[in-house]
Amino acid sequence: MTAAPAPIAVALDAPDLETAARWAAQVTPHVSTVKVGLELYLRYGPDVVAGVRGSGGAQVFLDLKLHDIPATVAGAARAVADLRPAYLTVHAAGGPAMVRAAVEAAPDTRITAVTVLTSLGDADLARLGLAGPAPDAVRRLAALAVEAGARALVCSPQEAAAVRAEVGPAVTLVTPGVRPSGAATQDQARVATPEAALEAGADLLVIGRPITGAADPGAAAAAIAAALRGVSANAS
Ligand SMILES: O=c1ccn([C@@H]2O[C@H](COP(=O)(O)O)[C@@H](O)[C@H]2O)c(=O)[nH]1
Repeated sequence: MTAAPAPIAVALDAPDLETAARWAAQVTPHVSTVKVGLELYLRYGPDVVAGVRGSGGAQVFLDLKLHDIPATVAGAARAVADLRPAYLTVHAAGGPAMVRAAVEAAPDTRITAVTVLTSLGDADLARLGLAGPAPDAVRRLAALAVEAGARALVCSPQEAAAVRAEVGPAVTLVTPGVRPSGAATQDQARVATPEAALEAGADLLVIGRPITGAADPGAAAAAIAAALRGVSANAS
């Protein structure tokens, strides 16, 4: 029997569409979702979505992190809604009116509000003049975004349990900043292992370089998916 795809969005942060499509084909037997970010979308535009969607049936997560005045964000969300991404990111810090504008412009897409980027630590927040520590800022932005209609949130696995307590069970929690035990954190500041992210209540784990940087991305995705199945089995 084939195992169900794991709740992982593989970040296809590739320099070209051929590489991204190859990674997508390698990982989609094992994961539910592939994520297109700014690098690919700015280079190739809407064509990239069909290029990575392939025939594998994975959901596409469009990580454009929209952040502008409400009318501009509404227009941008409308512009990509026809691509039918399962998720589209906006920055929660754009404010409730901006988040609501995206929600209304793309009703069939899960508008996903990024709280505090996982590359930022408490010292960064202080320098930026944002009231921290990070878990407080994340919870504040999460509550505002959900009030404005966001159905999904991006936070680090370190805040997932607190955010879940704040927003309840109906909101999808998406966590980048995931690193298998012993893997380099690279530019991520607030990290946890895949198993810890799932145990903390994350619904979808965003994982890029630990999978795409492996010699065999398909095998790396399969190994993490198997580890997550172990967590689910222990929990039930
Ligand atoms: O707060 C955020 C929001 C988005 N991301 C994106 O997730 C992936 C993470 O990739 P790794 O290689 O696993 O670090 C990347 O596409 C980011 O743009 C994030 O990291 N943090």
